[in-house]
Amino acid sequence: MALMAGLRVPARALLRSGCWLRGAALAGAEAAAGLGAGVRRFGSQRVLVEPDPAAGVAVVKLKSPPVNSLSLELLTELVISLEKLDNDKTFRGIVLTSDLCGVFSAGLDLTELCGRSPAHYAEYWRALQELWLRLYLSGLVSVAAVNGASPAGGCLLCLSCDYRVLADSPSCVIGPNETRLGIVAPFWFKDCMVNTVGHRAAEQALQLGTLFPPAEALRVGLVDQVVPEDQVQSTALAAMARWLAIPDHARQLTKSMMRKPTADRLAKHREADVQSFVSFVSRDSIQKALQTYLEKLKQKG
Ligand SMILES: CCCCCCCCC/C=C/C(=O)SCCNC(=O)CCNC(=O)[C@H](O)C(C)(C)COP(=O)(O)OP(=O)(O)OC[C@H]1O[C@@H](n2cnc3c(N)ncnc32)[C@H](O)[C@@H]1OP(=O)(O)O
Repeated sequence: MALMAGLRVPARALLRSGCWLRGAALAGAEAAAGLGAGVRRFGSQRVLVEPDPAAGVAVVKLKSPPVNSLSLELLTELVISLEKLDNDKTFRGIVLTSDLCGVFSAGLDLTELCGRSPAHYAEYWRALQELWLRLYLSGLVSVAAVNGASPAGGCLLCLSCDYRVLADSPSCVIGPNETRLGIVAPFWFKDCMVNTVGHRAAEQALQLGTLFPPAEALRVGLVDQVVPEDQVQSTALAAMARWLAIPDHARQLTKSMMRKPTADRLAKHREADVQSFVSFVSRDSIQKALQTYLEKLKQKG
């Protein structure tokens, strides 16, 4: 089971993830055959990049079983992949999706938030900030192909892209459920919600910790399209073609004009934001709430 080496997940979770195993087999076959004319996948253990240089697009797949929770390792690997693609003139756009079955991303990895040191919490929060700033301000067109559940941090990953396509399946819920865990979304998450769905809808969703099913997510404007599960990636690529029809320089300057004021609110106060998170998460009451939530999740599994 060389595939499982280094992963912090039980074998049963991997076995449950049938489509991940199928994906792994396919990855092997494609790597052996080469993708297209000498084009090969690249990436890392937890982030698979499928480049289409002719189209100028790369499909970036999260593959950190069982649920693509945002561990420090996944955050680091994703930032490195995005940086590489941002700096490579071959690419003008990315489609961000999941290589797992039924889950886009479970949001923050709760094991990173329980029983660790203040220094660890600080390192972890800095990595989250880094990923958000990189994705939110990326010069690349970013389309989220949301092929599974996307709570909390998973929702922010999607909101940081330029366009969102969600699979029409009851399990594909998306939204800011932080308050249900007894924690608070940071102001930069709140700002992204407000920018996407407006103040009133953001206020309600953030306070109530709403996870929207697909039709509701579309109605409120959290996602741009809802399509059958097997059409998520092709629809995302079709949307990408519309965005790539616009000259890069004009689109990028417009994106920056729209997003920089929001990003600057964090960029100018990063360390204060880190310290505020560390003191919040270190509280006994928050530690207890997170541990209880994590135990409930494990019992369910
Ligand atoms: C732009 C930058 C962003 C920047 C982001 C900045 C945002 C800051 C605020 C964000 C806060 C958060 O994200 S807080 C996190 C919120 N996330 C959640 O509430 C999601 C909780 N998870 C779920 O609801 C479900 O697991 C779901 C994702 C739907 C998948 O359901 P499934 O039935 O397929 O899987 P399960 O059986 O539940 O889970 C499989 C295993 O994964 C574990 N697991 C599940 N979620 C986990 C999690 N978040 N962290 C750790 N471990 C988790 C379970 O305990 C199980 O462990 P074993 O039993 O050992 O196998």
